[in-house]
Amino acid sequence: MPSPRGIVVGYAGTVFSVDVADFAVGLLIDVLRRISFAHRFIRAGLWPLPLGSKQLPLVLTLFRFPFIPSFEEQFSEKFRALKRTDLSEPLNQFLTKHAQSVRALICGAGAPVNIETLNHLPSLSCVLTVSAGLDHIDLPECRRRGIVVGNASTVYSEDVADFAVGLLIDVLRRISSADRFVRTGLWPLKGEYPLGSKLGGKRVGIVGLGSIGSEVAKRLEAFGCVISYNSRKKKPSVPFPYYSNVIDLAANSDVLIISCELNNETFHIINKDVMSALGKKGVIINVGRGALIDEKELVRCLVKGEIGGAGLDVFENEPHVPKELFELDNVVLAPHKAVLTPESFSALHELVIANLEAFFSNKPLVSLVKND
Ligand SMILES: O=C(O)C(=O)CO
Repeated sequence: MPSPRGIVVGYAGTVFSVDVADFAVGLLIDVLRRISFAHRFIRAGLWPLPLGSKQLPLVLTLFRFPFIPSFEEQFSEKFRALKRTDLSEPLNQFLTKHAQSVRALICGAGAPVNIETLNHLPSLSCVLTVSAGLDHIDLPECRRRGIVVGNASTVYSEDVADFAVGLLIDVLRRISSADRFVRTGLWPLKGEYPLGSKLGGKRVGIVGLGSIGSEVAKRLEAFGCVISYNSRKKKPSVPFPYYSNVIDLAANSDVLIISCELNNETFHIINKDVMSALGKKGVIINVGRGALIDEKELVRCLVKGEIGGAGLDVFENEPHVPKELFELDNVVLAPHKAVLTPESFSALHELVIANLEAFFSNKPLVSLVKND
């Protein structure tokens, strides 16, 4: 139609019609036949499924979770594990390729779930760690993204407490060192072996009276030790003396047992001042995390004889242990194994399955970590 000013207008006419119609039909077919969905399904590595397997929820296992055969069997009846078997493939590349649809992951101490990892897991809603400790998980970021977190709760507490007591008796009574004395043939040559020190009657200060610390207290009370403790807050139902300050606790203890969680407040909670308050005969047992102790200072104090001994299951830079400690007979070392027994493992496995079942049926996790 000519405009009042006589300007003629041209337009695209029907040149787009076919393409727009094609697109509309494409959209319709896509919606009806779920083609984009199928494409995402294949890209996420969900096809083909192993022969005969059902469409089970996919669970990413981010560290080499030591599945025992009975657990593997139970797990694979209910879930499919996505494991990174080729460790030469960078983690982020693996996650981008295979884990875009993953809603739940299992991790452990030593496999950090940090913001970078989370950025590569857009569908993630549940993090389960096989550890009691949570220092490898970015909890605020999980909270921000609405990701629920579950941990090992108390499944290890008794075993860790046994191990802490074992380390303490070993250091005080020099059991590992006596073993070396016998094995290296020194007994017939040197005769006498130095006396150890009695456990009963020792004043034991427990740093962190949570579930592990309480189990330690129960055991050491039975040995006749005198217990006191430090924790964030005084526990009204606990009969032991409370020290709000670790230096005061150390000054009133022969032994410090470290069983608190590692976080910004407890990093290097056992420092030079605590060690000098503990004194020349004082013994430190650490079954928490290496970074709870200023390790350089600990080594210095042990080498100089400024504290009496140490039993250590955890270290600041695992699996690297300061070599100076290898030479010291008043130090007992273990490779972060206080938690592990076949019994605690099977309790853990049950808990992991129960948590996954709860998560995939929209119920609260059995060992939900309070994260607010
Ligand atoms: O449970 C924990 O926190 C552990 O250290 C296990 O490795």
